[in-house]
Amino acid sequence: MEAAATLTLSSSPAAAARRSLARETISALHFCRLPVRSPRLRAAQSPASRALSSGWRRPRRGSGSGLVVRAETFGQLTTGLDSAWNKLRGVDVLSKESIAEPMRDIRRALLEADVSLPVVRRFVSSVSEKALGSDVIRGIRPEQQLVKIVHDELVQLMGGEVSDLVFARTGPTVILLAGLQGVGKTTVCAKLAFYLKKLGKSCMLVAADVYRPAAIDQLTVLGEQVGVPVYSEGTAAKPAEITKNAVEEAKRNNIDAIVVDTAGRLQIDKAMMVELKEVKKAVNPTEILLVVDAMTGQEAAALVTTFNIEIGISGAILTKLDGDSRGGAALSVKEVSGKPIKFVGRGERMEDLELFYPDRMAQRVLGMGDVLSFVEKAQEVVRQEDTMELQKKILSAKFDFNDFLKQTQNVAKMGSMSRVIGMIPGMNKITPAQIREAEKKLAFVESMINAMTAEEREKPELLAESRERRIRVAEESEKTEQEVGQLVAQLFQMRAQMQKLMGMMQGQEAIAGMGDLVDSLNADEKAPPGTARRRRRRSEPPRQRELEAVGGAQ
Ligand SMILES: Nc1nc2c(ncn2[C@@H]2O[C@H](COP(=O)(O)OP(=O)(O)OP(=O)(O)O)[C@@H](O)[C@H]2O)c(=O)[nH]1
Repeated sequence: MEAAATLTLSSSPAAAARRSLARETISALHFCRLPVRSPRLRAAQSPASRALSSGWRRPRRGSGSGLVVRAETFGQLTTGLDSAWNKLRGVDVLSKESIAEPMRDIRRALLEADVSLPVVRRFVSSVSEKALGSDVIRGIRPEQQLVKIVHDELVQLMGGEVSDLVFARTGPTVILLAGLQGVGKTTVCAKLAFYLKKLGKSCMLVAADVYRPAAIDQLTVLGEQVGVPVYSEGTAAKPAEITKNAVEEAKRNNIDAIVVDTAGRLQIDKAMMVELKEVKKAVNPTEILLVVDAMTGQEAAALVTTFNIEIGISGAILTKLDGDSRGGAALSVKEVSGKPIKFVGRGERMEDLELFYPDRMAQRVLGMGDVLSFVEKAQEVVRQEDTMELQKKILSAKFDFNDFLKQTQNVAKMGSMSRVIGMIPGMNKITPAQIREAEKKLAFVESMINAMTAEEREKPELLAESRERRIRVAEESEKTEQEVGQLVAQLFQMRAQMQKLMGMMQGQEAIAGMGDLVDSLNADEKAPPGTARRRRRRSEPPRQRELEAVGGAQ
């Protein structure tokens, strides 16, 4: 059963975002000519995929759609775990003997990911215990059983539930940020303000790093960028005093939350701790969050422990997860320090701070990707009205080059091409070279579209009908007439495919998710020579036939 990969058609924003995401990825991939593979094929290959998409796993609330994707991070850890499942192939039951080698692989994979030794020991012992105590379940292979156990243990290891921000019942919520130099504290201040604004809360940033005038300037610039006020008293006042005054200012202006940026030091020193304690005493913050760099691995977990013992913190923010290929910090912080990771930073842009979901992270570690986070991103960048407008255009076969440009821009807003592609079902085998190739192809296509007049973009028929126009676009974009012709033909093919997909979406209450979208896209590409063309001739308007004459359908 592929229940986990089912998208339900509804009018909710999430469903609209999913549909729009499907269209965007499909159009971008179509133009890039990237090999799209069905997630169902993958599911047939990987025990991890099978275990989590077999229906045996009941997706919990907020735990994601369960679509199978290989994310770009934690490659080595994921591969290490994969080798553990592979050792169980051909084994009938989980026994002390049969799990010995897989458990060694799991242990090695975690240690190589820089998870601290005591955590690894506890984890391996707990997984072994559960594996040996688990019943034989008909239809579930031992390797799938082990994946499920490891998944659940990973979720527990990282705290189980998402740990959201706590807000003050009365008065402004005070969020105090601490951390060593360069971990991304100042950037996190602005990202948090951006996050709070999205929640509909008014926010103010407080410059309490009095040792580096440049830090105050940086915060001021970031505050302007996010559109929130920055409270500063320069470098002469003491951080505790500044913060206390900032709270008063926030009260006067009915501001919901303030985020306090404190000084970072190269290592933990006494003065830093004393200063933080003074701020804590002065304003009794609602949240004290330690910002740590994911790339420092288990050291990050040790830092959280030390700060918690010294100051008493409420949680951690893990930055630079996008640059961390090991995953040790994410896996160790909660278990080592007892404090949850509340947010993760996954890039330098303001929108790259996300709540930390242990179950989504566990899926990433297991190579399952994180479609839900991706859908949320899509929701943020794709306006609901645009989605409806686009839907109308697709249904009436009016999808044009302007829509195409808008969609590629939307995909770009979600992050780098590699990140976007890493989260698309079935795209896990795409190499960096192919991604670079795809980026080049998009730039290639965009240059032709940019050379079109507004009218041509809106009515591609004009280009189909006029050789002169195609030659002009070719000359202006420094491409050949044949390339322009192919692009126009592709747009008409896309119109037909999108109409077909939208028809599927509208005609059924629930459709198989990306799998079916991708399959249906591939169906035309993989059809034996001649058959796809014949099908089109029967079902598509005469315009399509004209276009095939323009520059070749493929
Ligand atoms: N890739 C990536 N870069 C990040 C992330 N968070 C912060 N950065 C970058 O890290 C660098 C340091 O960030 P800052 O915010 O200045 O660090 P800080 O902790 O305030 O530094 P001090 O003020 O010196 O203590 C900047 O270039 C940020 O853009 C992240 O999640 N991912």
